[in-house]
Amino acid sequence: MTAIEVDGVGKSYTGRKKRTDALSGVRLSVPSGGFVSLLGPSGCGKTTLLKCMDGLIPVTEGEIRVGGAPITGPGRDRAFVFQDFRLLPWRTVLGNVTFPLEGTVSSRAEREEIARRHIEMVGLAGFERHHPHELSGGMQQRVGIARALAVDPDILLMDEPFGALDAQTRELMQIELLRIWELTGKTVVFVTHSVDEAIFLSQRIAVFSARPGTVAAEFEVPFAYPRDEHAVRGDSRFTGLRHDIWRLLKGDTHAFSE
Ligand SMILES: Nc1ncnc2c1ncn2[C@@H]1O[C@H](COP(=O)(O)OP(=O)(O)OP(=O)(O)O)[C@@H](O)[C@H]1O
Repeated sequence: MTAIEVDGVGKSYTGRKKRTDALSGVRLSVPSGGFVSLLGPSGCGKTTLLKCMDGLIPVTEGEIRVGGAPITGPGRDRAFVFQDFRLLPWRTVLGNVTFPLEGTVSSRAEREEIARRHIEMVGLAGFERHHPHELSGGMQQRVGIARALAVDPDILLMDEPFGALDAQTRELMQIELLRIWELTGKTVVFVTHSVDEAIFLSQRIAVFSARPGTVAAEFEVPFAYPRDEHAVRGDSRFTGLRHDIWRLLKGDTHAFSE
């Protein structure tokens, strides 16, 4: 089943003096329970597309359908994970994860029970009473992921979620994310600048051309899950895929991390 269908989407930002065409003619299909990454040069509209999928901003052309129905705005079937975490600094870990439940779950005890379950799922049991400033970047992003999962969305929209983390933490978080994805069966759309990260995590990679962004090519990743990082990186198919993606990107940009 298809979770998200991006059908001929264009998006322009119109300012008082300037118009920016961010996306043009984007077609993309994300299967239910799938893990698809979006790769492309800086400014090609990856974040714009993710925001359109979330319904935070409207498309200018075409249509995005979720579960077959056109998107009209944000919905509880989708949750966004930000690069800069966006936690509420005055709230504890528990308070941050219960926050999105406040509009829908009236019982405080029930909200806390749901939040605790997700805090445990992301490996932060015991840190419920900590505030964000007492946590490392990786731990803060675990809270961001727990907060997104707490509303039980079908789809996680992740915008360079590990971009602000150091290399070692980033690798740990990639492994954690795959574990959580396999456990929960969520559909994930993942924006990244890293070719290696996209290959390690995804089933499929959509590579975008420069602005106005459109899908230049899609690559299937041949590795079965659960994935072992060393085995994947040491596989000749990894090197071949990496080479093919880089070759496509080099025409557009040198802004990708190795
Ligand atoms: N609110 C906005 N108003 C006007 N222009 C915008 C707005 N948001 C994004 N843009 C422009 O749209 C284009 C696409 O931006 P977007 O952030 O979606 O790209 P991106 O591929 O996610 O970039 P990066 O990889 O650097 O994060 C850019 O030229 C950007 O300047």
